[in-house]
Amino acid sequence: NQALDKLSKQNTNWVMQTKDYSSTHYSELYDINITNVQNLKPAWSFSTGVLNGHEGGPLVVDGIMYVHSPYPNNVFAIDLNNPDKILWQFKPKQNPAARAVACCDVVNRGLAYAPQGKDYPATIFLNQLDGHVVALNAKTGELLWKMENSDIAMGSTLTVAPFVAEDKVIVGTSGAELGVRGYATAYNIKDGKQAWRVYATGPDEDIKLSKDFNKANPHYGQFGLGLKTWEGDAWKIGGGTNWGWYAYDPDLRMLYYGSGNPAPWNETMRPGDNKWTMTIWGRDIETGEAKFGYQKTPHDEWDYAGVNYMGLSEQKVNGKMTKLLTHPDRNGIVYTLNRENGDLVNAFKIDNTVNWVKHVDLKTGLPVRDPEYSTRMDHEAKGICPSAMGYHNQGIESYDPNKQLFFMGVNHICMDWEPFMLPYRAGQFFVGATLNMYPGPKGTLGQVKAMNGVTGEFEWEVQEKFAVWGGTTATAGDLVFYGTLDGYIKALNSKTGEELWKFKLPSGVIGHPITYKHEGKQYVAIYYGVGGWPGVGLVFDLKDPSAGLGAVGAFKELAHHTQMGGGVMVFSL
Ligand SMILES: O=C(O)c1cc(C(=O)O)c2c(n1)C(=O)C(=O)c1cc(C(=O)O)[nH]c1-2
Repeated sequence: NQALDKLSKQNTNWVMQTKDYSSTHYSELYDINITNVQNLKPAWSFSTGVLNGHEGGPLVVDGIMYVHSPYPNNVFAIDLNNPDKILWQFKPKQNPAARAVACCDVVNRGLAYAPQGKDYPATIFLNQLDGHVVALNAKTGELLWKMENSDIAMGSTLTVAPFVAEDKVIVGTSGAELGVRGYATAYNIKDGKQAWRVYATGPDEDIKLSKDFNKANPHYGQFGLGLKTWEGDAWKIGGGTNWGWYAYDPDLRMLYYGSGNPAPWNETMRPGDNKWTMTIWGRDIETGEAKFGYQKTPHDEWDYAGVNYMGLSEQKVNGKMTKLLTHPDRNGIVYTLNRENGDLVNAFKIDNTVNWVKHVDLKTGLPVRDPEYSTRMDHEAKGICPSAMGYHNQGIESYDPNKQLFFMGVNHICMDWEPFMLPYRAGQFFVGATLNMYPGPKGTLGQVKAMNGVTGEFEWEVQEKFAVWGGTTATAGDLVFYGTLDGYIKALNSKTGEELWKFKLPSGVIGHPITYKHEGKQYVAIYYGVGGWPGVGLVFDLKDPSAGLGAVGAFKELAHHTQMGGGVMVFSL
């Protein structure tokens, strides 16, 4: 979508969750910078009236801020000339049964915006937890169309942010913890008609493999594997949902995203590689056809769902400028691929505490495992790093193209894991493992790290008490902004990692900061509202470390630092 691409490059606006198609989350604004950031003060704030985890960030388009909430997924358009004024609001009526089948809090990763086109007005897209995709007139809030994408009766919800590319809006699925067979769908912006749908498992026609699928890397696997790498019909309830982030290359016209974990978590119930769960996809935007697919964790044993951040950059590889995709995976490995053909350029550990894998063989693309940390029936595997939350979960990271550095919020959590057998029942949890999580060997639950995605070198690292769940935002003011679970927004010097500013928010953060300019002044905005998977430390039985799918063990301390809340806070000099 050329108009959106252009708008995303005007740094006065913030029009996509990922900031731009490359997902740089980097702003060229520098009025707020390392010399004055310590003077940043609250300018105004707005409560969404909803508790639960607030993921993603607001959008800013031409003087309007679009704010969303977790379930019930309220949307507000706020006039930046007078933030006292709500221009319109949309409060959907939803089936509350959706709440019971969401795995990890009733989160929503944000709105998408499409500028006015030939046959549609400027549009805001919202994914509702109950599985509906909604298009709203951006000026008036009027409902333009509504489609059912996911069926909550089958345990499928929607938490992913919609993503606008060309004349389509891309939507994923959630529910691999309930045996949902994952797919991504493209709808036409103008009327919501389905343009294509692609699955992660099953027959090649459903997965939509192009004729030259993985031609450059046949060893990744080619045809027939969505059936052959499963026993019997297990692929039908085999997971592979996508609820993370998309990226798009308008020159190659290719869409990138990751499919998630196979279902159930208990690996003994699904022998085989379980293709194409845990896969980085490069697909044609017009047809949805896959040009390449690289499976990072064949036959996953730890819930290392690979849907996270896809950061596109152009950097030199062996002296040649190359179009790259960098993906910090849940499994603790950072993968950098050539995004034209899927070639593996590098794969390295986030740090040397990652122990399920010794290294990734760059020739075969396969992880070389350490059997000590494998999981199996009648055995409690201990000290597995990362935990099922991954060293990197749902945060959007940032990339400073001048420094050629990615800034990553990291979880540093390990776990014990014991599988158990269970039957599949449609619409019910289908996990089959008892987990207990705790801080990793470095002693804290989180870090922020500056990383070169090509060389695998880390420039600096800072420790955080809790996981850095929401990701980072970088600016040309040599700053990296991020929020913490215990409720701070912080600014670091992106050259050194030195902390320059922080402010304590009403509740913890699991979303990402944004920055924009209005009437000549630069602002930074962020959602507060702790929740998501780590937020279980606030709502479950804190005496049972395996509650919240094992997360309570790691996050029981959180309740001593913050409580639930929900809203946006805006800062300026
Ligand atoms: O497999 C899935 O379909 C699915 C969905 C979601 C979700 O929709 O939020 C999460 C996960 N898995 C998951 O594995 C996970 O770690 C997770 C964390 C969060 C969160 O918002 O904090 N959601 C999800």
